[in-house]
Amino acid sequence: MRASTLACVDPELFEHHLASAHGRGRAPEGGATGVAGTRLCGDVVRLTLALDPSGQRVAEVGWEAEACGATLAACSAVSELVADAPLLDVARIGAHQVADALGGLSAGKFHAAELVADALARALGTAARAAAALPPPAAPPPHRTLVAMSGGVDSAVAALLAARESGDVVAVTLELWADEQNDGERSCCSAQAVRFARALAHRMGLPHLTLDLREEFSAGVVTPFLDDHAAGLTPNPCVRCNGHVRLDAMLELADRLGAATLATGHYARVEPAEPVEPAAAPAEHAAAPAEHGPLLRAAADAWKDQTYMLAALAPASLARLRFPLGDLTKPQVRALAAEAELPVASKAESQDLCFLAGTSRSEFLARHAGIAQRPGEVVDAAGDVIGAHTGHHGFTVGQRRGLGVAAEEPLYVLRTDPASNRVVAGTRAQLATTSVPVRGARLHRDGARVDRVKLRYRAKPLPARVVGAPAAGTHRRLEIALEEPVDGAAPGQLACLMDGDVVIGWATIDRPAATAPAQ
Ligand SMILES: Nc1ncnc2c1ncn2[C@@H]1O[C@H](COP(=O)(O)OP(=O)(O)OP(=O)(O)O)[C@@H](O)[C@H]1O
Repeated sequence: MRASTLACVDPELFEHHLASAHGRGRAPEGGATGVAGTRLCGDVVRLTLALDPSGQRVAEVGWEAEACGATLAACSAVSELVADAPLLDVARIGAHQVADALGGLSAGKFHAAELVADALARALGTAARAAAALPPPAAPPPHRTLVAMSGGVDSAVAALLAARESGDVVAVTLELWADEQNDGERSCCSAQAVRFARALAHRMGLPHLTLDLREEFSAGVVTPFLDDHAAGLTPNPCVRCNGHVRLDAMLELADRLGAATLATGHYARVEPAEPVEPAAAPAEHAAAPAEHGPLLRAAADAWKDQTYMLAALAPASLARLRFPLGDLTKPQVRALAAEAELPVASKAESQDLCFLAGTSRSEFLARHAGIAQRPGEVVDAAGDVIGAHTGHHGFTVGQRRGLGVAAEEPLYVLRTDPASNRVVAGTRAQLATTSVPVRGARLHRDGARVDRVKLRYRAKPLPARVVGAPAAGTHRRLEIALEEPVDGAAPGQLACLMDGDVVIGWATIDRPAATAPAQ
């Protein structure tokens, strides 16, 4: 017996694939390539797959590999398996199906099936994404829902509920970030996380697609995050990610698959669109009219509510979104997962920004933007030096810890000045304000309706109004007047503008005019 056959359960089938190498050396023209493995780990697979002109079926497949016999045989088996298969059948193929196609693989060689399944999933996701430019299916399935699955308990239960409701669910996971320094196990957007989500979707009986959005995420989320830190602002990367990266790509894919709706595991609700109001006279300074459509409403579980993170979504996107968890509490979600015997029922919550997993913010800034320690002065409101710090980018307005200045009263960060690398500190009374300037405001309804504002993700909404009661539309600058003073508002953060528990607009907190650095 040859050494390679020890890896398999069906030596004959294994030998057949090893010898025939079905699809080897072919790279279908216009196809999408998925790569898995690295030379460093010994095995690299490049699998290329082309869809037919409808974008619904595999037309051709080919591969190249520098790998062990088990991996070469698995590539051949997969080539045979997916040739001429419908897109969503291929989306049901994971490592177990690859191993089955070879008649089984020993535990020691199962990695071959995982590697080839990874390459296949990458190729399939890229092909499906490219096909998003094609017209949607002529006869779209009536109740299809695309579900955004991160591999956590929330999106797994969202998929479960969507499947119970529509019976026709396709799962998608986004690969957003790869950083060798990261702890891939703890991140919801690494290659490991994608593989975990795929296995979970398959276990739930759902076809699964992977979209590689690493470039878009880097340009649209990580770069602005780094730039904002360098500019002394406190960014909201999750708002950007939800608003501009994740959902746009997933809605395009939903179109391609003929899915009318996209469900996610966010805790939020949708308030149906009101009847269209008669066109009002355009507001002074309003650059564009408001978009009509549904609005976001706070989730039933106030502690889990994620409307702040979703506030920048356009009403047109919201019209296609479903939040199956919006009326549930987290314990109810976990109970549903346990009842359905989902292996993620007690999986821990994701804690920090997904791309930081296992890395501190300061290490990340140093590694990716060269924003290293830069000693500077801590000054009081009068400009007198009262201490020292290691870089303004490590501070945010309202921060108390880490100032390292001994004083009679606790001191807080009042503002930071990136130009002079100074951090201005003062007492809580000096920090308190009832006026918050905002820029880039987008009001979906008249500003007079705003009666509450949320200034941080985990903060309570505060009674407030928008000065001048501006009309619906976009506004370069506005001022929010709070009923009670707040302990500072951090420039760069989102201000979520609410009418009761409905989000009717959003804006970015600005620096007070007198403290804005010269442009
Ligand atoms: N990488 C991803 N791919 C696809 N969908 C994602 C991804 N990351 C997040 N989502 C979607 O966005 C929702 C909210 O994401 P968030 O990062 O807040 O995760 P979460 O609250 O930890 O949820 P989960 O328990 O599902 O991981 C998820 O429930 C999921 O529907």
